[in-house]
Amino acid sequence: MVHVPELDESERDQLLADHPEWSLARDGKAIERTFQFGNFSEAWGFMSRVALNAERLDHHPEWFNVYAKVEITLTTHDAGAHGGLSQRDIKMVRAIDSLV
Ligand SMILES: C[C@H](O)[C@H](O)[C@H]1CNC2=NC(N)=NC(=O)C2=N1
Repeated sequence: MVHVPELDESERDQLLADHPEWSLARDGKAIERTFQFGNFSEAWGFMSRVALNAERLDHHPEWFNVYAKVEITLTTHDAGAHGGLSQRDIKMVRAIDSLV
């Protein structure tokens, strides 16, 4: 397991400024966003596109879906002592936001 550098405070602030729909979770070790679609089919289509990006970037979401709602949490297991935010999360946030 290769250790991944954790974002510093200014990089974290920049990430939130660039993606205001996302908010920090887990004491700043993760970032999350809720997506609301019109129906389950739209939500599942979105999840399929996220899944393809997750494989491409080798960075996978923790997520929760109920009908048209999708909640996504991103963190890097190999960053920090017990997980944290890294450049991998920034790339994935960008990829996800480009889908909606
Ligand atoms: C072995 C594999 O590359 C790693 O376990 C990857 C896979 N997907 C991942 N996804 C996320 N969200 N965080 C990780 O640290 C992570 N690590």
